[in-house]
Amino acid sequence: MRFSARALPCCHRSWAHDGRCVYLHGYERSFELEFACAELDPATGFVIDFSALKGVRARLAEQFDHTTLVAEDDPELPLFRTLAERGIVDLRVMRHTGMEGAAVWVLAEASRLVEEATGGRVWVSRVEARESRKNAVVLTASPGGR
Ligand SMILES: Nc1nc2c(c(=O)[nH]1)N=C([C@H](O)[C@H](O)COP(=O)(O)OP(=O)(O)OP(=O)(O)O)CN2
Repeated sequence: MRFSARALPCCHRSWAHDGRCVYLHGYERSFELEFACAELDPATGFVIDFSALKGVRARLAEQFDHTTLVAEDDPELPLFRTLAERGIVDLRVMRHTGMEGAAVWVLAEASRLVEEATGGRVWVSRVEARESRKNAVVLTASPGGR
């Protein structure tokens, strides 16, 4: 089963990059997720009810809609915290801010929510994190999120 969340505008920088990605830059990020199960819901025959994915959509929007993503080890994190306190950025601190980091974050969060919703029957089997027509990262996972 497939689900997508599109056009979430956010900005980030990759502080350790040796090129221009060290500067704040932004995209409309999009995410496509696939869900798998060993057994369909016996009552409905669904993998998972589409409406049960509203929580995943909301979580993605909370993280990536009009936010500024900063790495937890960014040396300028205190400055970004000051900007957040002053209402200039809506800060989200992540392990890694690029598309691999986004894919890992989405896999972990969506897996947690879907596991809660289905008692572990359903898992996230694939995440595509896209920042532009050109650039995307794909992460695949087995039951248990690995
Ligand atoms: N594997 C990854 N590589 C890069 C990432 C990433 O998240 N994962 N991110 C960046 C930059 O932050 C940026 O998002 C893309 O950089 P850009 O220089 O625009 O990339 P392109 O080469 O596609 O752009 P051109 O304008 O065609 O040079 C970089 N790499």
